[in-house]
Amino acid sequence: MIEIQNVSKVYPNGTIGLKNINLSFEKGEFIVIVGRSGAGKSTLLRSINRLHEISEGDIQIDNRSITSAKGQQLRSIRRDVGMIFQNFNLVRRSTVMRNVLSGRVGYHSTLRTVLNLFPKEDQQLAYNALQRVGITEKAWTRADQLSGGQQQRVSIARALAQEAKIIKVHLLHITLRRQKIIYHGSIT
Ligand SMILES: Nc1ncnc2c1ncn2[C@@H]1O[C@H](COP(=O)(O)OP(=O)(O)OP(=O)(O)O)[C@@H](O)[C@H]1O
Repeated sequence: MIEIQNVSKVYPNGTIGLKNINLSFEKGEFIVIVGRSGAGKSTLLRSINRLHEISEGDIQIDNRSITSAKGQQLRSIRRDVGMIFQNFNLVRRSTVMRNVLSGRVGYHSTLRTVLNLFPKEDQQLAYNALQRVGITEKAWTRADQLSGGQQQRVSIARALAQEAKIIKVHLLHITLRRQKIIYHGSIT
């Protein structure tokens, strides 16, 4: 049984990941957590395995508090929690903008990219791509501060900014469809 009591998580940059969550899952239950991108689903899952510290509250797994567990006890609780992660091959420490631009100019191609100085035309193109996937507000956020779905949208924007050839467009459509993102407009 997993019990989540009054759990909140505030990230170091001030973003609220979870706000006063109370949930309880019985053994054998099959649970689906649904929410808009950035709602806090992964934050909740990372909290359950204590992959980060929560800011408030307590999480118990089979009546053992993972929040206060240490050493061997923590390892033993963690063994009972399996997880699968999303990975979208972004450069984690770089901004969203820089990641998208890397699709266009090649990540290490010029001194300009190292200094974060990009031609205006490329920046506009990257911005347009971010607009098409609805994530312009995160343009200057580091990739490792995004949710999984947000990272996925950045990787889609990167492919869009690359002005992908037809074969990539095909793959992109499959990705979009699988993730139920409705895409309007032509890519090429
Ligand atoms: N390391 C981090 N630092 C700062 N903010 C973060 C960090 N990780 C996630 N966030 C922010 O916390 C919020 C919740 O993110 P979370 O990853 O839990 O969302 P999610 O519901 O799993 O989204 P998705 O469906 O897009 O994967 C988002 O606003 C996200 O930008």
